[in-house]
Amino acid sequence: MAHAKPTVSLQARNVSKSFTSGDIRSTVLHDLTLDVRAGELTLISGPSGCGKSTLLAILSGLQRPDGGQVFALEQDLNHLDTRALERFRLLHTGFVFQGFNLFPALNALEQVELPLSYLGLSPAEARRRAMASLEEVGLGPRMKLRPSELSGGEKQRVAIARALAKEPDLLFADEPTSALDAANGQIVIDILHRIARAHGTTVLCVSHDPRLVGHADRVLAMEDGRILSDRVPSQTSTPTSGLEEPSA
Ligand SMILES: Nc1ncnc2c1ncn2[C@@H]1O[C@H](COP(=O)(O)OP(=O)(O)OP(=O)(O)O)[C@@H](O)[C@H]1O
Repeated sequence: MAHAKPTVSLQARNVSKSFTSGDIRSTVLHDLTLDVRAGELTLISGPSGCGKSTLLAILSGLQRPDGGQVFALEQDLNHLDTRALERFRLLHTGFVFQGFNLFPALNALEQVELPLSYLGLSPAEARRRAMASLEEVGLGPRMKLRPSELSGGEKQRVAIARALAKEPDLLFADEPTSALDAANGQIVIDILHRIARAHGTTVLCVSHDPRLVGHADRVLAMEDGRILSDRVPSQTSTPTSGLEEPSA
């Protein structure tokens, strides 16, 4: 079967970021250049503190880099003011975090419906989308349950359904399996993979969980704010390809 060339949906060009704590200034991202493609689950792996979450926050427009450029869906995020950036995130991005971030008083269906109201959808359309997303993550029969009645894996699936219902082009997941046991972690990563394939979504996941490596389409290994390797796990390790080259 012929495959169309994958679209590059996220680009970092010579991105750098430092933080100051007291008198100490530490560089967390060093002149980092990277392309991420649509329709793939890309995993950024690496030890704690190497800069994974900072990179995800910059690529998703949650944080601004000190230097360099980020293009998301061909928009230069540096050119968007705070309001435009918020709107960009509302329209095009979904987020999944380690801690689920669910409201204790809402059932699964209400959790997923809530953010859809900010998109201006009618209540009927919001309900339709929320139900479809919950079905897609296998929670159709449990959509009336509250977080206290759901397992950790199910809570994370609600969080994924909430992100998915927005139909985002870009889905960012920060340590989505860290709080889960092996079986539930596996289910979550399979769902993220399926979303990338089925919807053509760009799924960018950061994790130091080595169990995820074999399930990603592509694995970028990070250390000390740099990307050390870029490989496709099902194939033999390939050298970094053009990662550190400046933009054309
Ligand atoms: N807002 C901030 N202010 C000061 N330092 C920060 C800030 N955010 C991150 N850092 C520092 O930047 C470094 C990288 O943090 P980051 O969270 O990106 O790493 P990580 O690879 O995601 O780690 P983990 O796997 O533990 O989540 C750490 O040393 C962290 O303490």
